[in-house]
Amino acid sequence: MVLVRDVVELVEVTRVYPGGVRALDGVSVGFEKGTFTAVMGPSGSGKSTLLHCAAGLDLPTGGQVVLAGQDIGTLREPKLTAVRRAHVGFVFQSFNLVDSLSVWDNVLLPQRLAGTRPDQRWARELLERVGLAGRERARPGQLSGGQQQRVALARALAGRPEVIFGDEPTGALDLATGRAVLGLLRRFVDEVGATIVMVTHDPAAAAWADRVVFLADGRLAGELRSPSAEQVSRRMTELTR
Ligand SMILES: Nc1ncnc2c1ncn2[C@@H]1O[C@H](COP(=O)(O)OP(=O)(O)OP(=O)(O)O)[C@@H](O)[C@H]1O
Repeated sequence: MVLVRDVVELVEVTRVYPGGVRALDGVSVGFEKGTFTAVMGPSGSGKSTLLHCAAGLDLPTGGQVVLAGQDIGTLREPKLTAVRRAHVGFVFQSFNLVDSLSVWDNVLLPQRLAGTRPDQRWARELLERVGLAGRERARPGQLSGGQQQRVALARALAGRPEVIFGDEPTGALDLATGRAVLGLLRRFVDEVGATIVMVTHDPAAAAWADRVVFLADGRLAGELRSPSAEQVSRRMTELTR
């Protein structure tokens, strides 16, 4: 028997915002270790809310989020932050690097904040893998957008998190640069067993994933395995009709 392990599992998750918007409405979905998942859906379908709840940046108003074996819905600050720092990496559309710190210090920052000893050998290997060996002393402002996102990727992986969440990680990049970043995400899944969950609007980006999960009106609206960009586009057209 093959033992499948979800590193993040949402069970009947509901998120009602103050004012009554039901952004998520009973969503149950798991993300398996060593896989790359894209989350897609029309604007307002709940993608960011799902990502934020799964990552412990927001708490559901109903249901459970199990991250690294813990029901994080029962945690409060500062424990929630501690769990997030220990188990989750992030890559954002806007890179979110600290401009006053070097590339090297940016990569090690999450571990320093978490109070764990940074694994410098791993950090060096990551910078090599993303093609930035030798740029450790540069400041983010001296790098291109694609290079900055590659630093953010190394930073997300440096603490060997259980899962990396990406919020439109290629949204601010041109086509070729975005493709290079997606290729790196794919390789980190295939070569080092990373688990990645990425929200995107771009069917071509989603096609790099093993699985695309669709949302519509805060509910799951099916999924595709090993999809082509065309299949993803077709499904999106159906959902927005
Ligand atoms: N802080 C908030 N307070 C109230 N309503 C919110 C809040 N954040 C999001 N919403 C609402 O919840 C619903 C889902 O929003 P969410 O941002 O998760 O969707 P999305 O699929 O990520 O959208 P987009 O593709 O446009 O980024 C929308 O109706 C949105 O207006």
